[in-house]
Amino acid sequence: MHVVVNAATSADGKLSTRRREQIKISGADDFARVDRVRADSDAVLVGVGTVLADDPHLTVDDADYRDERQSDGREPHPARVVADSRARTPTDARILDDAATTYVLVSESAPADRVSALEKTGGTVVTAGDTRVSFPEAFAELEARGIDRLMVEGGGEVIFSLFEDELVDELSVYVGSVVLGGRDAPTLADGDGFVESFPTLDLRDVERIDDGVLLTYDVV
Ligand SMILES: NC(=O)C1=CN([C@@H]2O[C@H](COP(=O)(O)OP(=O)(O)OC[C@H]3O[C@@H](n4cnc5c(N)ncnc54)[C@H](O)[C@@H]3O)[C@@H](O)[C@H]2O)C=CC1
Ligand SMILES: Nc1nc(O)c(N)c(N[C@@H]2O[C@H](COP(=O)(O)O)[C@@H](O)[C@H]2O)n1
Repeated sequence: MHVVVNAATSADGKLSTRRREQIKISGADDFARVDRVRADSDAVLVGVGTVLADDPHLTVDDADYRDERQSDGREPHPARVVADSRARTPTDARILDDAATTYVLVSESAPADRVSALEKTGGTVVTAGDTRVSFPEAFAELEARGIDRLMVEGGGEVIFSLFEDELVDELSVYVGSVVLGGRDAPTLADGDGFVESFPTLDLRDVERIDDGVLLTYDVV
């Protein structure tokens, strides 16, 4: 599976403010680029922290891209995936509507009543890992279901875990011209942090978009 991480940060590396509310860092041209990356993907993944904070829909906005996908024999939207160890996704979350297939990755520790509530709303539950979602295991299952190209939109906890598991192939960071600050504000890669064996990136491209900069890296 080819895994592409895409996120927008402030100039000081934050994904959002200390209140963890959704904040627009990208401008119109960058959101249009993100829509293209979604349209080119088989699935788009976020963590449940992002679902609880942003209630994202994760669908393709541009009708031409949806038509293009359908003329290639694909669904109009990529599948949506939420990493949700304890099945905390609200049943009325936008990610669970019937616009696209939604996979909910849970761990063995997820309460059975929450799992069945998510299944009743139409979510396809994939169990991988004891107390936390095991991405290597879950991704093998997604691959078996035809997901070869996965876009990851965040947040910081999930992005860190994917680097830790050495599952990231490409990283695109849009750096907006704003400072958010806050020691508790989420950053691009949170988790426990690395103290050695840091992931190494190969800078492939630098592009000015809107009033910010898009940095595109291959993971070495
Ligand atoms: N600017 C941007 O591009 C984006 C910003 N955000 C912001 O990021 C914040 C949310 O990020 P986070 O709080 O870091 O949450 P997150 O979206 O990374 O979700 C973390 C949760 O995922 C679950 N999870 C399951 N398996 C896991 C694993 N193996 N490793 C790590 N987590 C796992 C856990 O329940 C964990 O609490 C919000 O403020 C949101 O607005 C989110 C996405 C993109
Ligand atoms: N690329 C990008 N730029 C920003 O400024 C952002 N705030 C985000 N956030 C991500 O976009 C998701 C919203 O998706 P929908 O529009 O609801 O489909 C949000 O959940 C973050 O993953 N991204």
